[in-house]
Parts: sequence; C-alpha cells; structure tokens
Amino acid sequence: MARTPWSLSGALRGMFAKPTIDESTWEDLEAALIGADFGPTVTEEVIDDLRAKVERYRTTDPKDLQRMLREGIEERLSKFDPTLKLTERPAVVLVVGVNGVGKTTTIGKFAKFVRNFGRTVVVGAADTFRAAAVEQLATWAERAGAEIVRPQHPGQDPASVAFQTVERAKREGIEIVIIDTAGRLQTKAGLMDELGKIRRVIEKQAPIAEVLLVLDATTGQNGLAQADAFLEVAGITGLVLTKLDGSAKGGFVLAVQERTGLPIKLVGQGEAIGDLTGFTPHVFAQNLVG
Ligand SMILES: Nc1nc2c(ncn2[C@@H]2O[C@H](COP(=O)(O)OP(=O)(O)OP(=O)(O)O)[C@@H](O)[C@H]2O)c(=O)[nH]1
Repeated sequence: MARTPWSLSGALRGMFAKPTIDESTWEDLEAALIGADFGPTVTEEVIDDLRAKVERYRTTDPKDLQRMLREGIEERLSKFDPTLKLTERPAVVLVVGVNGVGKTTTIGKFAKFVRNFGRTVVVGAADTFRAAAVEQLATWAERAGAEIVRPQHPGQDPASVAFQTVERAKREGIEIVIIDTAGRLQTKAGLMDELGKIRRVIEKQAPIAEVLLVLDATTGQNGLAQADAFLEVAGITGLVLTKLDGSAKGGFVLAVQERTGLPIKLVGQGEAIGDLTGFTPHVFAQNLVG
C-alpha cells in the first residue's frame, strides 16, 4: 500500500530497526506520537498501555511493540461506530463546518459517493450569502450526477432553501438530501438561531438522518477549537476529516474522536471527486503504524 503523509512509519523506522526494546524506544515512540498530533493525554495512555503489555508478555522485540501499537490504536478507533445512517427516505444530511475546511468539495464528493451506490441525490445550497459558493456547489452537483436546489435570490433565508430541497426530494422521490450550510457565523447565538431554524423546517417534513461536521486534518487539534460552537449547538452525529492527504497529523484521527466523543464517518484524501471514503479503523491503523 502507498505510504501516506500521515503514516508513522518514517518516525518509527529507527525504533523498529533496533534489535531490542530499550529506554530510547519509549522516548522515540513518545516523540513520534506527539509529532503526529495524538496529544499529550492519548500519547501517555498509549505508552502506559504498551509498557504494561511489554512487561506482561515479557517481550523485548520491537516487532511485537509495533503489532501491539497497531492493535491498541485499532481497538481505540473501533469504539466509535463509523456507519452512516441513511435508511430514511428521504435521508436528510446537514453538512456544517467553518469556511475553508473543504465543505463544498466534501458535499460534491459525498453526493458522488452515494450515487455510486445507486442512490438519487439532491443538494440544497443553503449557504445563500455567497453567489460564488452556490455556483461552486452547482458545479460539484453536476459532476456527481445530483440535482440541486438553489436560492431564488442572494441572501434568501437558508431555512427556506433547506425546506424547498426536502420538499423537492419528497415530491420527486429523491432518496438522499444533502444540505450545505453557511460556515461564517459570527456568534454562537447566531449559529444556534440559524441551524435551529433549518432543523425545525426540515423536521416538519422529514427526520434529520445525519449532521456531519467537516474538519480540516491539516489544522489538527488547533483547528478543532474553531469548530467548538458547532460541537456545542449543531447536534453533530459524525465527523468528516478532509485534506488527510496533505496532513502529517495521523494521530488527530484518534484524538478527535476521543475529544469530541463523535465517530469519524468519512475521510477526504484528495481534491478529485472520487477521493472520499468511509472510515475503516482496521485499514487506518494498518496504514498508520505499518
Ligand atoms: N488535498 C485536498 N484538498 C482538499 C480536500 N478537500 C477539499 N480540498 C481543497 O480545499 C479547498 C477548500 O475547499 P472548499 O470545498 O471550497 O471549502 P469550503 O469549506 O466549502 O470553503 P468555502 O467555500 O470558503 O466555505 C479547495 O481548494 C479544495 O480543493 C482534500 O481532501 N484534500
């Protein structure tokens, strides 16, 4: 498998090349985990757990340590359920996040992702203040083979666009609804008002299946702070990590789930329409640790 920029294999190479586990092994491991944005708490827990296992199994072989690290990370990642719940018809998905994290691109890729499973899709452009954003979304929708509902005039109430999108899905029997929302909201109260209103008008017609928060993996745990307001008010059901292809912060993937208590459901690793996948802990742990 191709090496990813977030793989630990480079940082751990020296350590696993040694004949036996010694004190410097633990120092190298700690530096590698901190460098990969696992954060101090997770790093300490992972190392304590590994030290205990090394002692219990009386091993001195770095290869065993590598396997135990991989299994330990997989186990922690697997505590969260990455399955998208899209069984309702229509299944309404709200997509939220701060500007620039890759929200529009993600919606385009996600539309394509569900189209690949043979589902019909309509996208709602409820980020109504920027005409350019609506056009960008329309381009992605077309590429994905999805319908789009646009605002009838700039600045139209986002909730009314969301309403019209769900209405159209019901009228035309479209299976999946994806609603784009504005990322540039100044205050938590403003965010709460706008998202609250969008939710209420949607729920008059259909339950909301998923609320996905998009996060940029290159900003890692620092970027998470910007999304705090969404975490507090938006009723998030899952996370989407974008730009993992350009990120050295593989540990963020574990840290973000544990810090938010929310599962990662989708991962973006490139700018092309096919560069979005579901999240599989086993595959991720394998690529991360080697
Ligand atoms: N390498 C890489 N680039 C990505 C990925 N996802 C998005 N991008 C890029 O990130 C930039 C921002 O993406 P947008 O989709 O416009 O982000 P947005 O959050 O909608 O931003 P606004 O439109 O400003 O709200 C674009 O240049 C995308 O091509 C990814 O998974 N990998």
